[in-house]
Amino acid sequence: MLTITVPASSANLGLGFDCLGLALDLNLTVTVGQKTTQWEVIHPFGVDIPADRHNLIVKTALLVDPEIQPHQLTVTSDIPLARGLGSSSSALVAGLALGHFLAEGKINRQQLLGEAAALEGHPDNVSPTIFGGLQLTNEDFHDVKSTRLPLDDDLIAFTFIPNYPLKTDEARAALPAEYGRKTATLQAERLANLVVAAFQNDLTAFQHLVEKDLVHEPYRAKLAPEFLTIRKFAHEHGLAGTYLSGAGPTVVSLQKPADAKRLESAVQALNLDGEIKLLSLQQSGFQVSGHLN
Ligand SMILES: Nc1ncnc2c1ncn2[C@@H]1O[C@H](COP(=O)(O)OP(=O)(O)OP(=O)(O)O)[C@@H](O)[C@H]1O
Ligand SMILES: N[C@@H](CCO)C(=O)O
Repeated sequence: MLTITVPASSANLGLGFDCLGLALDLNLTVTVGQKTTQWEVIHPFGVDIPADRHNLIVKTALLVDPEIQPHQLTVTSDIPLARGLGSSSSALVAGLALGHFLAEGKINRQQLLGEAAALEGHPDNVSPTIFGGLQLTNEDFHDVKSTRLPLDDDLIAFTFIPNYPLKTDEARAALPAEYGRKTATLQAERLANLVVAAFQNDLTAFQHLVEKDLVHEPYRAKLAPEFLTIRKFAHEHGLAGTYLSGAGPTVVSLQKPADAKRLESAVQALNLDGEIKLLSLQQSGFQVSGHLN
């Protein structure tokens, strides 16, 4: 059986709105079963998510080649939907990988990046999903390029996943249409320094700068009230590095393992409505294993 395994991703890291993203060790898997007359998708997401050719994974595969033969797909996932962990990008990348594999028997990651970025509308989730690690990606859909930024392998993501969804469209609608010169210049200066901190392996500067976004977090904080509660609480424990993951509502704090554990114990005591996970960073992007029946 052919299995496509695709990681979750956490976009923005504060300052890198629509251009920075990090792959995390939660996975969507798509196992390709027998050929069928109609597409059948066995998945765990409930009745709101289609189980036929209208399923996002199948629809995306059919964009590669509308003539590919229907198969039975079995989908499993520990990536929660609409929580800011890139579920839609993981599904798009799985669909494109499936489409190329069924149509051509091979997959080109660079080609997939351009296609997935154009479909998603911004490249920050799809890029780490395809290549793994921390990726800085440009917005030119005719020539999408992604660069891996070094990040301490030892870091883990303290992750708080609230018990309510927040659709990306809704969280984008909360943002201003335009920004002033002061905001633009400060954001550019800070993002440049965040990239330098990554290359210099300066974790203290990196964690400090992650919290300096002016473009989206100030407007989205009201949609995900746990975000500022957790950031403030982390500061009381001497920890920086906390940001709103993607469009929210998930909150991520990048920490050394001992500090992540400390934050986990402290946040557990707050009894917030949601789930805490300590996640490793995923370094290799999506994987394809096995073969077609
Ligand atoms: N495996 C999947 N199969 C089918 N549809 C999916 C799958 N994963 C995500 N989706 C669709 O994508 C929607 C979520 O997309 P949305 O962009 O709002 O959030 P997200 O990708 O989880 O978070 P973010 O983009 O902020 O990181 C789901 O409600 C569902 O319609
Ligand atoms: N950069 C995107 C990520 C969510 O898909 C946003 O913040 O809206």
